Amino acid sequence: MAARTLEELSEIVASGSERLSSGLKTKGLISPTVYDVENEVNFEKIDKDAAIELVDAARELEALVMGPSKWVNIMALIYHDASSLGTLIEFDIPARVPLEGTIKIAQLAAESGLLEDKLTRFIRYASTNYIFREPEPGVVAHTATSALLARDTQFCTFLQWVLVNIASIETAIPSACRKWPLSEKTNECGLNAAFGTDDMFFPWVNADPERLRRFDRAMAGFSGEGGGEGGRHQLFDVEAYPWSKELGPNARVVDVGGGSGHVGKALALKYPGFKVTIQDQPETVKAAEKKEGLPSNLDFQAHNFFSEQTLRGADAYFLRHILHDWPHAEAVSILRGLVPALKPGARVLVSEFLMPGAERGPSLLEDKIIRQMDLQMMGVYNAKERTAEDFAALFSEADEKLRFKAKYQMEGDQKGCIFEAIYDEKN
Ligand SMILES: C[S@@+](CC[C@H](N)C(=O)[O-])C[C@H]1O[C@@H](n2cnc3c(N)ncnc32)[C@H](O)[C@@H]1O
Repeated sequence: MAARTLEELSEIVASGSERLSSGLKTKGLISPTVYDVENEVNFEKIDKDAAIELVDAARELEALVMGPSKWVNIMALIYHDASSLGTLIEFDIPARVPLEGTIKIAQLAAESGLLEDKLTRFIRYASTNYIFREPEPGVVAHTATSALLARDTQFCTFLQWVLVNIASIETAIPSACRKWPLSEKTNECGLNAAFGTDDMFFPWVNADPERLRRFDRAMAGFSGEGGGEGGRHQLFDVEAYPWSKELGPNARVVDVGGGSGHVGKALALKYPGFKVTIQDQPETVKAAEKKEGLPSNLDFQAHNFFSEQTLRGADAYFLRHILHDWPHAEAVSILRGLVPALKPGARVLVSEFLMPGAERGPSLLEDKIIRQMDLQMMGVYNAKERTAEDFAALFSEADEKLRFKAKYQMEGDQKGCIFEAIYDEKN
C-alpha cells in the first residue's frame, strides 16, 4: 500500500469517524471516551472496515506528524509500556482500584506492599497510555482499559506471564542474534541470552514450580477458561472446526500437548459422545488431573510428543499452539511421532495463527499483531508462526500420506486457523 499525505490521511480519519459516529447513533449508543469505565462499545462490531481503516490511518498520521526522530525515540523506549504495566499487574493494582469512585495511591501502596513513590510513577506512566487516571494528585480512578484489567482476571494472568516472565526474553533477542547469528537451535535464543541457561524453554519452565504454575495459568488465561477477553480463543477452537460432522458423534480425540486441558475440556463438554485424552508432560498432567469438575469423557495421559504416539487409532490428533513453539526439524519430528498411530482417514488438526507471506494485508496494524506473535516465538524458542504453505510442507515432510486438506477460520478472526491434514485418504 502506498504511503499517504497529511491531507489524504486526515480525510480517511474524518470519513471513518463519521461512519462510526453514525453507526453509534443508529444503534442508540452514547459515544464513549477512553476514560469511560462502562464503555462497552466495540467499534469493530459497528463497522469493522471503517474502524480498521481509521486506526491504520491514525497511526500513519502519528508517524508522519511526529517525524522520524520523535517516532523512533518513543518506539525505542516502548519497553516501559511493558515494564510499568507488568509491575502494576504483578502487584494486582487493577483489581485493588474500585470500579466506581477513586482510591488514594498511598492506600494502594500500603495494601499492595509496593513503595508509594514507585507506584505513583508507574501509575502516572501507565496513564500516558490511558491506563488509570489521576483525577486529583495522589488519587487514582479507572479508565476503560484499566477497568478491563480489573474485571478480567483470567486475561491478567496471561498478561502477567508475558510482561513479567517473558518480556526480558524478548528484549534479549538482539544479544541472542549477536551471539548465535545463524542458529535455529531451541536453546540459542532470547531465553538463553536473558537467563544464561543452556536449557530450552520447557525444561526451564519445569525446573521451577512457581514458573510452571504461572505458565499453565497463563495458557488457560489466554484461552479464556473462564470466558472474558481470552474466551474467544477457546471458542475459536471448539467452534471453528465442524468436529462432529467430520469425525462423527462418538469420536476419539487426542489433544497432544493439551496443557492443563482447558480446550479439551470445552470440547468434551460440547460433545458428550466424544472421548478426549489430553496428553502432556508428566508435571503438567499431574497438576491438571487434580482439577475439579472434569467431565467423565475426558482423561489425561503423560506422553512425550517426540516419541511414538501410544494412543493408536484415534479419529483426530489435535495440536493446539504446539508447532509454533518448535523450529522446522522438531515440528516435523512431532508430526512424524503421530504417524504409526494414524489409521486411514485419521485427522491431524493443527490450531495456530495464520502467518501472512511477504504480501501486505490491508491493515498494517493487523499485520503487526501477527508478526509480534511470530517474534515472540523467535525469542522464546527460536521458533515461528507459519504460513499455510509452511504447514502443508510440514505435513508432507512428516509423511507423504499425510496430506493438507483444508483450513478453517472464523469470520471476524482471520488470524486463528485450524489446519486439517488427513492420513491415507484414498485407502
Ligand atoms: C504453548 S503450550 C500449549 C498448550 C495447549 N495446547 C493450549 O493450546 O493451551 C505447549 C504445551 O506443550 C507441552 N509440551 C512441551 N514439550 C512437550 C513434550 N515433549 N511432550 C508433550 N508435551 C509437551 C507443554 O507442557 C505445554 O502444555
